[in-house]
Amino acid sequence: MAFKEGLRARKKTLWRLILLALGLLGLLLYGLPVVRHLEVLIPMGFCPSATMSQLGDNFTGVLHPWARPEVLTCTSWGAPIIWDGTFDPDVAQQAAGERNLTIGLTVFAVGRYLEKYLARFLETAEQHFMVGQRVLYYVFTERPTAMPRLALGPGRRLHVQRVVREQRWQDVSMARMSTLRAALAGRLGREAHFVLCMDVDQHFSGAFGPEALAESVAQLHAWHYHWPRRLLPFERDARSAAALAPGQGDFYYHATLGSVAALRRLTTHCARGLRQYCARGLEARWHDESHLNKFFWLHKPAKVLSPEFCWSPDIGPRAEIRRPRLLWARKEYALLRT
Ligand SMILES: CC(=O)N[C@H]1[C@@H](OP(=O)(O)OP(=O)(O)OC[C@H]2O[C@@H](n3ccc(=O)[nH]c3=O)[C@H](O)[C@@H]2O)O[C@H](CO)[C@H](O)[C@@H]1O
Ligand SMILES: [Mn+2]
Repeated sequence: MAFKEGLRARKKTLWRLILLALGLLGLLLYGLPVVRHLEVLIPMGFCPSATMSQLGDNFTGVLHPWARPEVLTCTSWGAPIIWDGTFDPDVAQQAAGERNLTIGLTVFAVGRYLEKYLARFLETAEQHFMVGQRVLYYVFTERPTAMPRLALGPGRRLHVQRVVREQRWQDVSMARMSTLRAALAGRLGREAHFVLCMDVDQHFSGAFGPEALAESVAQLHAWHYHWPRRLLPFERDARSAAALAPGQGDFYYHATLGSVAALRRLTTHCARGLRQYCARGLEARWHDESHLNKFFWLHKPAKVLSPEFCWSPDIGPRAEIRRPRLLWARKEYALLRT
């Protein structure tokens, strides 16, 4: 009798724990800030020491992944995940300087995004982005005459290219892939060696240097880097070119940079996927971002940037986010999106 009662009590506790876990998970998914902080308790995995000792690339030289034992510093295919403290910015600066590189930074400022974000994005880029290197800003807008005035440092140039304004914000976002593809096949591709493709609704807050560069690089999404793989918001509709089946997908990314050749491959792949999908009247869950994630599942990036390279202050401070380099602006969709 006592045995049976004990069993029942244990079952009850087990159910309570399951319900509690489900409840927490639900709250987490719906973005309750307090619960969000608990996600740091979900382990990111660890980098095997055999891999650690081999991490590095042309820009960072040898990396020091053991300097950040609390986070994941490499991928399963042996690419480094760059965190503050794992690289020497001076080594990267020197390696890039020796190659006499031109680094392109593309950004779209269409509609109200221009007045709202562009000036701060560019002003802070002048302070923090690739300081000491040759930089080519490439701004795409439908109103070149409304460009903010900006005094550029030596070796830094700005090119403005006119684009047609798409009606819906989703279309503006998605059109970026084919516009970038054309630009990479033209002047941007001829003049730059590496190109970074960024959203405009953010600003630089710390030194963002050549340590970020590599043949193909993916940026970890600040909101999802602790989540278990199967909960990541990939496109799951099998009809989509961006679809990832259960069990597929390594990390959830939201931005990219790389060599001109690598970005031409990426933008061609994504633009084709977006076109096919739109032709059928369907849209991927997170638009161009879904296609980007599919591309990186198929073609693994050579380097991954930790969320320190692009952080959302809405998440709040975190010990593992030591020095954020780029900060998302607060979303003001009602004001900006049509
Ligand atoms: C940081 C991040 O996760 N970014 C992704 C997320 O962006 P967001 O949800 O942050 O979307 P968003 O409104 O910032 O749009 C993406 C970008 O397109 C440009 N834009 C967009 C609309 C417009 O009317 N005018 C304009 O200039 C602008 O550069 C903007 O930053 O989702 C988008 C699609 O769902 C894209 O995949 C973004 O890469
Ligand atoms: Mn954005």
